[in-house]
Amino acid sequence: MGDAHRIGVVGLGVISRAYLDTLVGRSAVRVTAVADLDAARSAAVAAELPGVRALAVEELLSSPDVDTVLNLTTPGAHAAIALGAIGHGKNVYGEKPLAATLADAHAVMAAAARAGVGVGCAPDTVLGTGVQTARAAVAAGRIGRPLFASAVMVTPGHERWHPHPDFYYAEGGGPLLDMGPYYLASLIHLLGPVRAVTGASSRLRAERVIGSGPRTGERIPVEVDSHVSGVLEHVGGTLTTITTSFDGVATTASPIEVHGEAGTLAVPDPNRFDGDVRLFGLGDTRWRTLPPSAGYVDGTRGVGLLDFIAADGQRAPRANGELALHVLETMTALLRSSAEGRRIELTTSARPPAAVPLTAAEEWGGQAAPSPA
Ligand SMILES: NC(=O)C1=CN([C@@H]2O[C@H](COP(=O)(O)OP(=O)(O)OC[C@H]3O[C@@H](n4cnc5c(N)ncnc54)[C@H](OP(=O)(O)O)[C@@H]3O)[C@@H](O)[C@H]2O)C=CC1
Ligand SMILES: O=C1CO[C@H](CO)[C@@H](O)[C@@H]1O
Repeated sequence: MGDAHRIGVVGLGVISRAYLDTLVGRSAVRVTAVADLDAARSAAVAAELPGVRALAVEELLSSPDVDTVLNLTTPGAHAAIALGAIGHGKNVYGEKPLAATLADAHAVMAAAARAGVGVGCAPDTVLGTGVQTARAAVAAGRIGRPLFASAVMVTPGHERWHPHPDFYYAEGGGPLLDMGPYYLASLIHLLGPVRAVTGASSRLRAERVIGSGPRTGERIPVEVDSHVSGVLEHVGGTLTTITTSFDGVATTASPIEVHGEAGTLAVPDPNRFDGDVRLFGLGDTRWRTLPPSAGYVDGTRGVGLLDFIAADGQRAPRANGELALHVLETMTALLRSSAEGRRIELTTSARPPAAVPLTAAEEWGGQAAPSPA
């Protein structure tokens, strides 16, 4: 590889730390600039990182020293930052969701296509061994034709994670918009795109008490749905049930379970990069653990960005904008279905997102796929 790929980071909150830990010190990439609404925050981050400049947001978006903008702002700002970066001919890789609304997400993708730049979007846990091993097993026919699947993701006290009001999604759909992308991106990788959905949501709590941080103890009204459930119909006919909720007592992420004609696969924690996969096949008397693929287990956030840079416009990155757009279409349809009380067919997905598998060499370290242990 030639010169290091230059990255400008916009949005220096909680998750930026994990990204900077992944990026700093790698030869293939170089963080050249950081920016935040809070100039003191960007100055403090830049002061810790030799060679990194603190810039105003607009300066960073137009800086000749930036090839790709890493967009770690709050969801309501995602589209504006992405459009700003694209307007200056930069690639953009951002945190989920791709945008706060489907219309904004389409605008981002259309602008990128016109400008000839790339769009990547988290979650990048789809690159972890859990999802990749399961995807390879499904593709290899280990469970036969997939029939149905399930996934649940719960977090209590959402305000503990995100005191920022932008995360309350006043229009509704909070837990789905916040956590849905993890499961949906994984499920689409495993089972293909979604053609129709049926959704339901409820708002059972009137207020919450902030559990940590500077606003601890403050009572705030709930402005989001407490939980959102739904049934997804994948193009191949597989049905998936999902639930996302802010109303659990414990933070839990259920396994993704995929039941096929010839077996059941469980991905115990698809939101971990190093999760393993269990298989119960026809004739088996116990669960077996599949050897993990040797995929992109870097163990932390940012591997999707590294893959995006490695793809270099020559192939679709695994955490790509089309996949994120389809995830947002699916979430938007679930919320509309819930509001309108009817099944919704997705009409805007002109083509399936590119769920690009790792190559055999990446998955299995260049060897033939191993049998279950
Ligand atoms: N926290 C988590 O556990 C995870 C978060 N994510 C995702 O990462 C993204 C960021 O989340 P998180 O780090 O928690 O959020 P934070 O609220 O901690 O940080 C967001 C930062 O972006 C800044 N910001 C907001 N709008 C702009 C703008 N227009 N220009 C420049 N900076 C801006 C905020 O400034 P200010 O505070 O002044 O508004 C803040 O410093 C979200 O998309 C979220 O979904 C993903 C995985 C985990
Ligand atoms: O992405 C994230 C990680 O999970 C949290 C919930 O457990 C989310 O709130 C957060 O946005």
